Amino acid sequence: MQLAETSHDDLFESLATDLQTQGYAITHDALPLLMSSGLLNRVVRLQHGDFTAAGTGRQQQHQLNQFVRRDKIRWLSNDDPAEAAWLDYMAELQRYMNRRLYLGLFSYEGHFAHYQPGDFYKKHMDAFKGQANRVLTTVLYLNPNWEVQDGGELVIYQAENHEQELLRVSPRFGTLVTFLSEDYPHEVLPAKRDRYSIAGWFRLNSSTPLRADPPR
Ligand SMILES: O=C(O)CCC(=O)C(=O)O
Ligand SMILES: [Fe+2]
Repeated sequence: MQLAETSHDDLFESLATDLQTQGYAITHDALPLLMSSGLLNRVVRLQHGDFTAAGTGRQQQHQLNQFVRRDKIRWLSNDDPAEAAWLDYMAELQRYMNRRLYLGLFSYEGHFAHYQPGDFYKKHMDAFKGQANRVLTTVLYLNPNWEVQDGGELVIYQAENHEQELLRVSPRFGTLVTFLSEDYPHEVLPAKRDRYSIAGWFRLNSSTPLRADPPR
């Protein structure tokens, strides 16, 4: 549909410009309402048992993880229509960024995250320079009527000085955060309410003839 494509393009273009000039982008009311409300309906209908404790590394122990992050996650799949719509949207964004910024993005992986009151994710990087294949982080928030006093901000630190705070983002419904995964340490502060989001990453292709690139 011509109209929808045009409006996506406006958003994608402003994301590309922000990423190019400052390495991150914060967009409010980022999605067509139909898509964001579909995702909200989906995530609130999922049961607690549909989520699993998030890991911080492939072989790390649950106990250790608990000090770092407390969220529960559920990977997205094309089996659900709302999730499929988001995955399609991310595929479009990937094509756009590759055309516009030559990022060479190869795939996208994403999960719902549920932080219960008090849950956090300590300061971390999503990828490390040199070894990383996660290049672009995206976080979409799904919390209607979020108030400042509910907490749960995403704190992003400066790329040049990892001790210095750059900005804080409230996880308000429809806000989309994107940043270069190798450049920005960040953390999730505890919230007073249940906090829902979709965290996702665009990756480069790291396949070799001996090792197929797994999706996550
Ligand atoms: O939910 C957020 O604000 C960020 C989550 C995050 O940093 C992650 O999942 O790696
Ligand atoms: Fe992260």
